[in-house]
Amino acid sequence: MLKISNLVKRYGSDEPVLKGLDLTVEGSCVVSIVGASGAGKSTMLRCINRLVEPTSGSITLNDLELVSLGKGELRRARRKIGMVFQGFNLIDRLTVMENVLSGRLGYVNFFQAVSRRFPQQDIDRAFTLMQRVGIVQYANKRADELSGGERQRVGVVRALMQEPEILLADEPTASLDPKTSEQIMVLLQSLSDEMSLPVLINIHNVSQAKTYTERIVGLRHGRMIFDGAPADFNKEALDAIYGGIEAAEEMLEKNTWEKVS
Ligand SMILES: Nc1ncnc2c1ncn2[C@@H]1O[C@H](COP(=O)(O)OP(=O)(O)OP(=O)(O)O)[C@@H](O)[C@H]1O
Repeated sequence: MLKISNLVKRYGSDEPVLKGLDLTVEGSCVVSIVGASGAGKSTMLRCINRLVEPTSGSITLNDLELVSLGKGELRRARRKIGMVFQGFNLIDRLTVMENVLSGRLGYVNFFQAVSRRFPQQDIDRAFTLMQRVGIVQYANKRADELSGGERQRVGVVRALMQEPEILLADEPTASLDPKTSEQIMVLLQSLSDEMSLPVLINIHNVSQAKTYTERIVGLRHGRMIFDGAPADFNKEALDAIYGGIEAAEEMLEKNTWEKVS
């Protein structure tokens, strides 16, 4: 279970960009985080794995307080937090298999890591997961020879190799075409189900959030102003989150792939 309590983040001496967020996510559940550009979505996600240092508040993952962890403890805790990125963050010159296995780097010793010698069970797990998401045939291809959708599947498998207790996805479909985006959203949904894995997705596409996630969290200026089921995410909620943005109404009705800024 992920439990965020009264999370505040202030960059320097500026006004806080997160102003006391509370969120609890449990079990197999895909939660989308929506909000206009600058609302604090990425900051919130990155506070969870401490890529961004929270200013105050508490974040626990299965009862482990993440905010106060020292360096070594944080490294261990991060193994349990998988992350999927908009730009995939693969190493282009390495093969798909090598990229996937890099998800195990937090688990192997220094010599195994530098020589990239992974235990057989890691290699077996890599094959199983690649098979599951439909990329096993690319195992020995260089990562930069794959399409965007295939690259994102590699990113997902790499995150799953960590045996995460939660998966964070920062705009995982923003670099993909509409059809491929939908496939990735469906994949995340089914993996969450199969693995009882909570998944948090930052997403600009409200229509996708409504279709492919079971809970929507809406941020505005660093505050959570909506937390509910997609069916309840109506025009009023949309206005509250994106108020003043002309295209807002259209976003509920059709697939819009542009960023709302
Ligand atoms: N490293 C940083 N230093 C200073 N300010 C930052 C930093 N990172 C983000 N911010 C500010 O914090 C606010 C929230 O940014 P954040 O990236 O979390 O928003 P977002 O909702 O994810 O936006 P987008 O959808 O455009 O990615 C913005 O005003 C941004 O300028």
